[in-house]
Amino acid sequence: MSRKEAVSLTWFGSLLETRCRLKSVDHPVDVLPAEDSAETPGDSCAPASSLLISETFVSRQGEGELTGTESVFIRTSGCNLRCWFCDTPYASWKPEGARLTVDDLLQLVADSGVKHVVLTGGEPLIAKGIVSLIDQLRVAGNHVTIETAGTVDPGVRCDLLSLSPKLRASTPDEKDHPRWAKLHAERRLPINTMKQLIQSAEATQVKFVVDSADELPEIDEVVRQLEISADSVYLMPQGISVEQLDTARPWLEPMATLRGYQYCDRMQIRWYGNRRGT
Ligand SMILES: C[S@@+](CC[C@H](N)C(=O)[O-])C[C@H]1O[C@@H](n2cnc3c(N)ncnc32)[C@H](O)[C@@H]1O
Ligand SMILES: Nc1nc2[nH]cc(C(=O)O)c2c(=O)[nH]1
Ligand code: SF4
Ligand SMILES: [Mg+2]
Repeated sequence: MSRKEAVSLTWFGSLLETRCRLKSVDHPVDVLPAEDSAETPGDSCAPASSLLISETFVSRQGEGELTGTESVFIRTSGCNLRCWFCDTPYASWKPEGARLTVDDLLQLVADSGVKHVVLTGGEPLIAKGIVSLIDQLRVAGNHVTIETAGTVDPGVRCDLLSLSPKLRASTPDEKDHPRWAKLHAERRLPINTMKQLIQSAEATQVKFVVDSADELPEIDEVVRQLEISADSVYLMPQGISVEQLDTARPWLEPMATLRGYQYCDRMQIRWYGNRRGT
């Protein structure tokens, strides 16, 4: 671990500790049990300017056009979708974390000394205070990437919109999760909202998670409806192990190339394994 990583993680750790000590006074801590129905749990009793954060860390961007760029990651907790394959269930299916203010997060980024910031989740665009956080990060000279499923637009502007529209096959099992299956299907693909997000961003990449070749016609249709150029489209294998990535590449990469799309690996899994905080 680099010095910067150690500083950032220590900072977050000590903040969590402080917040936990404060719990018995008047600041609730959201280290939460399973809340199957929660989008952003604890919102009703939280200070207006705080965000529920599951983790922050310094790492290299593992996906898309900035792959390899050292970045500070801020992962908000809570999501309005429930993809069956979600690789961060601790920020979606069972959202957990601590409440940090916009000022806490600005300080954390400044202390890291890293100028690329990645806001991810969960779904960062449903987090209260996210627009103010992003605006202030950019005024301070940071490059801000937003990793989002693009289902809502809170009026945000960023340097790189990393949009990952969710396909039909991402819907959770109807029998096990009837409420979320319905909500997921209703919410996952608002094309006009996505177009608005694209228009407001300095640059956009569109990353589709692909689990099977059957999904390619649906991807082509979404690309057509979003009116984006093929070279901004990335096909990324569904998977959280090197074995899954290696199995997908031989069939998925040629499909991307054929369409003028790019193939997208998930380098963080190759570099660090599927571990939190990387
Ligand atoms: C955890 S999501 C958080 C941001 C936002 N909710 C979204 O889905 O774009 C971050 C990125 O991981 C991708 N992702 C999540 N689970 C995955 C999996 N099992 N395989 C491949 N990519 C995955 C998402 O599509 C997205 O590009
Ligand atoms: N290294 C690294 N790169 C990433 N790119 C997108 C990520 C995400 O979870 O949104 C991610 C992540 O969690 N780690
Ligand atoms: S939208 Fe993103 S965070 Fe939410 S469940 Fe799907 S992959 Fe996970
Ligand atoms: Mg990830």
